[in-house]
Amino acid sequence: MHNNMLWAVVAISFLFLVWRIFKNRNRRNLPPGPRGWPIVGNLPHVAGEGQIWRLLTKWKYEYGPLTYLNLCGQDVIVINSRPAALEILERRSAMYSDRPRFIVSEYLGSELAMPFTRYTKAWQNMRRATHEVLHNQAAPQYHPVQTEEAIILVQNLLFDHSSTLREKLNASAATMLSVIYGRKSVNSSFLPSAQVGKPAITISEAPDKLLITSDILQSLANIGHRFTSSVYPGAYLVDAFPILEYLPESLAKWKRDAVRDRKLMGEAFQSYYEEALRNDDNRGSLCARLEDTSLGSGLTYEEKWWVTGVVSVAALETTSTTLAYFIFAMTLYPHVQQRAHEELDRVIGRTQNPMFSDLKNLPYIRAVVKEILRWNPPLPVVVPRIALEDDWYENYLIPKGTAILENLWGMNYDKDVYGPDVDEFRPERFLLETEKVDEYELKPEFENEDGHNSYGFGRRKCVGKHVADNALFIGICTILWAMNIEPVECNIDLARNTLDTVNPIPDFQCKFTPRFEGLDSFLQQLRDNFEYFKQSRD
Ligand code: HEM
Repeated sequence: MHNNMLWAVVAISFLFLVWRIFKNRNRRNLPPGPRGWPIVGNLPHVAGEGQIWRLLTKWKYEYGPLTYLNLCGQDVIVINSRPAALEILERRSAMYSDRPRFIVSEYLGSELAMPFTRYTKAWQNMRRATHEVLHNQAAPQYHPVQTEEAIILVQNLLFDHSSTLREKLNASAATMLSVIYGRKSVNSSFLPSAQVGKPAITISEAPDKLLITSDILQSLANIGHRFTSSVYPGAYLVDAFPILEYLPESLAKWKRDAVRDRKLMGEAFQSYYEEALRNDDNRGSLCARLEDTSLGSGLTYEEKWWVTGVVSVAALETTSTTLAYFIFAMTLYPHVQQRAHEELDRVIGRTQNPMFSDLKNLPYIRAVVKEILRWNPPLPVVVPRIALEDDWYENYLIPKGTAILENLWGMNYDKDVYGPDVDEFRPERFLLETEKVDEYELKPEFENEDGHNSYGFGRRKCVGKHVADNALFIGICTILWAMNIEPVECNIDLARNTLDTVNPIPDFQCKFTPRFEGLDSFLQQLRDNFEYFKQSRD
């Protein structure tokens, strides 16, 4: 019985392929791209290719702003340049805000997981609710908690030897969790202190079975990877041959795993949400606001716990990966660290800690934040969009149904924009030359512009970007103010293989030493008086 079904599926898959290939004939004016194989097209080029963004960027220099790929008959167009992304994804966003159907991701629950959701009413409601608490004007309300978290991070980096660097960075990036779930929930019940010392699971070690543990941070990171690796080009045969979806679960391991993992994720998100509602006496958390106010109107109960869970996932690893790359950059570029130290000594001194009100006076640090997001974006490529209509860009056809892949890495490494030294970490590219030695000025065009492409484009652009920028600014500033960072082990393979859309953190070791006497007691004093931040210069 199973054999007959298998043969039927193979036969239908073949017919489906022939139809797709036939459909592709006679279509001229597609953008250029590498020549594909018969039937499977460019699938062999990309399947199993770790860090696909490096390959896409190599192609960018051969084919230009758009590269055409054919993955088993599925049209894919890679956007490699910022002007093309602005024109297609921003100016024509109504046509390019939907995501293609990824079958495994759908079984995992993508219709509830905001970054992966189709362009539906449910997505609109989720976007509205999250925008409301994360937009530009809303973001400063988190300054106090972000400043406190930066102090805690610095204290942990310098004086806590019981946990790994990754655990410390994750714990710090969890600031958003206290906003989403409320500080009491985050501190008292399911959060990390109890887990300190437990080794982090890296991508390569990630278990087959999605692991949800009592450590919420680790669980959220695992959930993130489960989704991001499910949409990696070529990850699952069923996405190339959709007919395979109809195989019964007994013949389709991917389906059994996805159904099981969706249930695990849903249960975890629901328990975090309900725990937060029980613990949040002040009703200030996002969970409480979704329950108590009009913010949650339009969202079902299930959508509320998924949106809070998924925004936590989206916030966590992106921010901690960026901080890890920042520390890594400091080990490689000591002169950048030295310039940053000089700026901090001049503007802040050593008797007070950095605050958000110092931002305007710290152009060099602001340039470091921009450069770190340019140099190693946590998401070098993002979940694709889909073209809802036939369209044209310059003289190229973008056929309806094409998957559009944003190569953010390729845009950040554009030599025409950033100069020939794109591989170098050089904050000065965002700064003006000034008369005064050691004093810097941000180029005016970057006062309000990111200067990189790492938050994406159009209606699906990162909804947490303002909060992320703030967390990175105060985190980076406080780390640099407090410590020297030196390399210990620097034998690094930056192009390490990964079949994931998240940029893997290099395996490096470094040493942190305090920059001035008495720092430990100063930090402790600040911690003891955290109330201070609430009435501070912010
Ligand atoms: C360094 C930090 C971060 C980076 C580089 C980053 C980058 C991105 C990118 C590239 C996308 C996809 C955009 C697209 O499809 O064009 C995205 C989506 C998203 N991000 Fe972020 N992100 C960061 C931090 C955060 C934070 C802190 C939050 C929440 C507080 C967040 C929440 C989200 C959500 C919910 C989406 C899905 C948006 C949608 O589909 O409508 N991100 N982010």
